[in-house]
Amino acid sequence: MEESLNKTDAEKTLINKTDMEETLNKKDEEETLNKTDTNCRILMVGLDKAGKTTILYYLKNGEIPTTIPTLGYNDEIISYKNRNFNVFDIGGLESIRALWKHYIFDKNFKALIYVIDCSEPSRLEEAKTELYKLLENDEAHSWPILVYANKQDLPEAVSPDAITEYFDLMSLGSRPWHVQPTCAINLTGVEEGFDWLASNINEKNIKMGWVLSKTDDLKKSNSHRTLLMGMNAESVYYKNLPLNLLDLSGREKVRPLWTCYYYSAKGIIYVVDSNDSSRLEEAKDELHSLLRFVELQNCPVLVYANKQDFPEAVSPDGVSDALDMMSLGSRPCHVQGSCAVEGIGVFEGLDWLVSNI
Ligand SMILES: Nc1nc2c(ncn2[C@@H]2O[C@H](COP(=O)(O)OP(=O)(O)OP(=O)(O)O)[C@@H](O)[C@H]2O)c(=O)[nH]1
Ligand SMILES: [Mg+2]
Repeated sequence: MEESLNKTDAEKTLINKTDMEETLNKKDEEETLNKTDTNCRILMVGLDKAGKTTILYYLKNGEIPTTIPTLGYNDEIISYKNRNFNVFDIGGLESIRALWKHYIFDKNFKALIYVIDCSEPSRLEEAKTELYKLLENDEAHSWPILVYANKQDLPEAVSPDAITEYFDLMSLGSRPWHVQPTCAINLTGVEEGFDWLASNINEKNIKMGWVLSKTDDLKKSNSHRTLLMGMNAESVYYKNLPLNLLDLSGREKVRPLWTCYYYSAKGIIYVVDSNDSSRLEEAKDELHSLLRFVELQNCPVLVYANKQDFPEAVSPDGVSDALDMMSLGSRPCHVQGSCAVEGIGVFEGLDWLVSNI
């Protein structure tokens, strides 16, 4: 995922274009920045059924939720002792654990919560392996780690001391870590753990502060989330419409991540390199498999037939044919020729999208 944080030329241009910057409500951002205390992203992972979602919603609402397995992630702003924390609870099922690592490369994450189901000693080895897989990434080296030794109410639960030993936490050296015994369903220990974490997170999250609170404001104001193809998230105003643009990398190994963002998307921007006709078939297959997801069924699709400045570029009509856009039936679709490095066509495309969301 680290590579995917590098924006493509087209995406850079889309975000950096002067016109677009003018549409950003800078004043609003500055005001939000001033109002924001401390915001910070925290990654919460652990094997499936460990109790992550229970903990998240207990922290958020003060009540024990009824949960189902998390197939993507839940993210919530937790206001705790006058500070805001954005906690990401990522599903722990084996099939989606590959997602965990992706968040490590997001510089806005500052800490890790690792939840362990202590009532299942037979799964401790698996939990340990997954934890160390995550920690081998340099990006996470400075993070404080809060381990929730959960389900202490169950008779077979392994003790927090045994967890410390089993997980070889002493080997983590000078990095701050803490093992907190919890029983999430009885509201025991969760807040104490969070207390520890809050006092061990470094405070340099100011930029993050406004991004988060803006996103939160956008949510409150019925914002529209638009799916772009890395993981750069920017909130922008375009023609008075707040857009939360998620720029997801197209690299093959991270494409499975796209699914995590479908649930809240209101539109799709699909960027095609028109100058690489040899990959249009692949682009078509990915687009059509994307559009099969029920969460996206009402989303209009804007295709940027990009790199039109190259003499050999396939025309927008040609791209439309190559992607078999006709087969998409009544769904609003539009193929927009663009040359993102020169800013040509980008805003025309957005115009279309905004009027179709
Ligand atoms: N007995 C007991 N049950 C718990 C505790 N914490 C969570 N549970 C239960 O464990 C089950 C799984 O909890 P979740 O919060 O959904 O687990 P999760 O870690 O989010 O699981 P995934 O989303 O699959 O990764 C639920 O039935 C919870 O009620 C606890 O401390 N004690
Ligand atoms: Mg869950």
